[in-house]
Amino acid sequence: MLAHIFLASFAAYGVFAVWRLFLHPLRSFKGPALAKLTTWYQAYHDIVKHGNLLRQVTALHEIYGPVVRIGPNELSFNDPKAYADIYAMGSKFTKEPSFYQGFGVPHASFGMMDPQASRTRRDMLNPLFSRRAILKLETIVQADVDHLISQLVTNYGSEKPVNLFMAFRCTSLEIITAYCLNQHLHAIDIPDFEHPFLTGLQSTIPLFWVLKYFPALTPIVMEPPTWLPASMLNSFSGISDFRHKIGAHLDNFIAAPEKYRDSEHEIVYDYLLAPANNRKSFKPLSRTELFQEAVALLLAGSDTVGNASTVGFFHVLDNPPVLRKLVAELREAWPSVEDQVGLSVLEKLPYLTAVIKESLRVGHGVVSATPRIVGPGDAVIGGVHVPAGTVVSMSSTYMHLNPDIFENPHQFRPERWLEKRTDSVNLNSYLVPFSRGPRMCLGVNLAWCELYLIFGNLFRKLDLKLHNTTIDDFRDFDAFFVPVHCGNDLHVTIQAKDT
Ligand code: HEM
Repeated sequence: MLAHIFLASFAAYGVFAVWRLFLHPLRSFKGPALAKLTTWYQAYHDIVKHGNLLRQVTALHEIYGPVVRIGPNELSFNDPKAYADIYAMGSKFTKEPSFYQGFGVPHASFGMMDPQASRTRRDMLNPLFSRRAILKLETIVQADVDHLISQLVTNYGSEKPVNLFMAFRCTSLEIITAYCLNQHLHAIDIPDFEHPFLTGLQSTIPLFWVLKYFPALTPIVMEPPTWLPASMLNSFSGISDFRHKIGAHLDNFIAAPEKYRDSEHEIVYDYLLAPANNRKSFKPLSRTELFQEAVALLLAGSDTVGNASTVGFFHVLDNPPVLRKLVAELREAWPSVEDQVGLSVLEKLPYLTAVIKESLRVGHGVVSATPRIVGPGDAVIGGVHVPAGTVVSMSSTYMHLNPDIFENPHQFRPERWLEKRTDSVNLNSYLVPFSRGPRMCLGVNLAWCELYLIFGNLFRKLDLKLHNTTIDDFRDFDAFFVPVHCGNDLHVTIQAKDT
C-alpha cells in the first residue's frame, strides 16, 4: 500500500515537474532547472547558505542575462528600465504575501497586500510623516542626536573606542519610538549601546527567512511559549520583550487616551483612531491592527537609518579628502559649535547632501529584492512581456552598482552627485534605497531628517577616527532584507571639537 502511495506521488510530481519545466507560461525564460522546479532552491540559499540568495541571483544574472527565472513562478530583473516598470508610481502590482509573512505584521502598512487597504492606511499615517510634520517635530530628532553626542563624549574617548554601529541603531530606535509613541526606551543610555532589543533582533534576523518558508513558526518566535528550551527562549527574548513593551504601552493608551493627548505631541495611534482625511468610510482599528502598525514602524525605522549612518560614517572616515571637504563645509555654514543649526540649514549644504546620497547608495537600504505580483493583466517589464500572476523583483543593489550609471560603483565618491554629466543622466532617478512606487518607504522624510542631523552634528562637533575597522569589514554582506555586513562592527575613537 505504502509503495503504491509512494509511486503515485512520485509520478504526480514527475508530471508536475514536466509541466513546470516545459509547459509553464514562464518556460521560455532562462534559469537553473532546480529554481524552475521548486521554491526550495531559494530557501536553500536564504536559510542553509545564510542570506546568500542575493549573491546567487547576482551570479545567475551574469550567466543568463538581465532576466532570470529564479522560481517556478518568479523572475528576477537586472535592468534599470525594468526597475522603473516594477516599482512604478500608480502600479497595480501587489506585494507577494509569502515573502512578507515572516515579518509577522500582516495588519500593518508594511505587511498589507491589498493595494486599496494599503492606500487607506498610508493616507492615515502620512500626516505624521509629511515634510511639514517632520519640520514641526525635528526637535525630537535633535534631542536624541544631542544626547548621543553627550554620551559619546562623556563615556568614550581617544583611549576607549565605541561601537558606532550599535550607537546609531540605539539612536534611530530611540528617535522612532519617541516620534511614533512618545515613549522613551533610554537606549542611548545603555552601556556600550547593547540594548537587548537590538542585540536580540540581530540574533533573530536570520529567522525571518525561516519564517518566510515555515510561517506556522511565526507565533513561536514572536510569542515564545515557556516550554521552549532556555537557549531558544533567550535568543527570542529580545524581540518578544520588545513586543510586550509596545503592547503594554498600547494598553495604557487604550485605557486612558486622554493622558497621552496632554503629551508633547500626537502619537501614531491618534492618527490611526481619528484620521484627518477619510472620516466617512473610517472603521476603527482593532488592538491587533494598532499593535502591528506600531511594531512595524519601529522595526522599519530603526535598522535602516542605523545601517545608512554606519556605512556612510565608515566611508567618510576611510576617505580623508572627503572628510576634510565635509568638515570644511560644515564649519563655514556653522562657525560656532555652541550654535544650534537645524534641518533647514543642513539640507542646503551641497557636499553634506552628496555625502548622504552616496551613503544611501553604497548602503542600499533594503538589499533583498522586494517581490511584486504582476496584475491585474499581463505587463511589459523592461521591454519583456510578462504574464499576469508572475512574481517579479529587482534588488536595489543592481541599480546602485550599475557601472553604466555610477562609474566605479564600488568607490565612495560624493562628488558624483555634484558633477554635471555629459550624457545628461540624472543620477537621482537611479537612487532607490527607499524603493519607488505606491509601496515606497513611508518614513522617507523622517529618514532624511535623521541622516542630516546625525551626519551634520557628529561631523561638526566630534573628531572621529576609525579603530580596528577596515574596508574588509564592509566589502560583503548577507542579505536578510537589510544588509548584514560580514565583518566587524564599526568602531571609532572620539574627541570633542572645542571650536
Ligand atoms: C535610511 C532609512 C530607511 C530606508 C533605507 C528605508 C527603506 C525602505 C524600503 C526600501 C521600503 C520598501 C520595502 C518593501 O518594498 O517591502 C520601505 C518601506 C517602509 N518604510 Fe522605510 N526606510 C527607511 C526609514 C524608515 C523610517 C524612519 C520609517 C519610519 C516610519 C520607515 C517606515 C517604512 C514603512 C512603514 C514602510 C512600508 C510602506 C508600505 O509598504 O507601504 N522607513 N522602507
